[in-house]
Amino acid sequence: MQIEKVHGSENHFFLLDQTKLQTKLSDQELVEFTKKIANPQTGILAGSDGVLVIDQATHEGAVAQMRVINADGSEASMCGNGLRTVSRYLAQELSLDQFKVQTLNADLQVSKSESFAPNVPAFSVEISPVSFAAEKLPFKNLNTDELIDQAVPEFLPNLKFTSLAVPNPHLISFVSAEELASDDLGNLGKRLNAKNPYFPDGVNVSFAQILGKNKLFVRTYERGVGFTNACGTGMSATSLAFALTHPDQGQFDQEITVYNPGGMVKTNVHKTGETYKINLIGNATVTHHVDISEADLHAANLDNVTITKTEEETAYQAFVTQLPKINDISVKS
Ligand SMILES: N[C@@H](CCC[C@H](N)C(=O)O)C(=O)O
Repeated sequence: MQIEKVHGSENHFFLLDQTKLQTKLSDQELVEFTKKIANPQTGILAGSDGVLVIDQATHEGAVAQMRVINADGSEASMCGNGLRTVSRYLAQELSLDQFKVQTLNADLQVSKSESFAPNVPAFSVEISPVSFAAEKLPFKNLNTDELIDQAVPEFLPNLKFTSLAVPNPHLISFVSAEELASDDLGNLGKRLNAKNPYFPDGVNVSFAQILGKNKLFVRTYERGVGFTNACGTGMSATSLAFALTHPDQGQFDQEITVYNPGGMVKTNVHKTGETYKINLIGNATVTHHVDISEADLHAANLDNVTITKTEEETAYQAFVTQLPKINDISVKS
């Protein structure tokens, strides 16, 4: 059995296709396997932010199903960077360039995009459904049903916050470069992902620096993970918050360039009536193939794996080198 080590903007995952197994891993086995392989101490290849699990679709119209197990074993409803890598895997397996993937809350349209650079393949994925409703995040005890560009002194003084589900939960603030690099993001992210009165299920927290018209830098502290090089749903949610709260600089139906500690993606935010939809376009890179027996997968035993490196990370790094240097805060190699 072969699994892949993949990344979107250096947001690393292991990708496991359950349909290739004689016996699928149970949910408990998936949690144990993820906690082991994703942990930089007990895992391989410096760990990852989680495991992407491919399985048969149960919805008509979707070609497969993607589940997202965070590094701490919790399950997320969506992962934007992960969905691009899953899309690439499925595109190759099924010889398709566009199709739908079933995720926990929605069947999402994905398609192959023009490569970002030689040997840097890219995919476009739909990010939806979007909701600002407190009960969908969920958040509570903030005396409001929606949080859009509002001061919340309980979180941090002098900053304004926007919160939306896409459908995983995000909290966003537009900040200065100094604030983005300060300890505030990590401290707030830790606080809101421990037992707290506001976000009972935790929340992905992003600080964004506005670089110009349709241009952002986004840094994210992820639920179930901690600091990450990039969060696809976070950059998508931030792009929508940008267009809503800074309409002079962030535009609907225009390409938004989002730099992050691991590279760059492009987003496009759309509004039809009261419904929002986001497209996230970025690299889908396979760095390694990992051979592991089915028995070892079930037992979360990583002692006998065989690892084969691809050439794609070299190509990705060449792509990143020519991007503008904005903030030197990448978290993992
Ligand atoms: N890195 C992901 C988001 C993964 C899920 C997140 N940690 C959560 O619990 O919601 C992305 O690229 O969107």
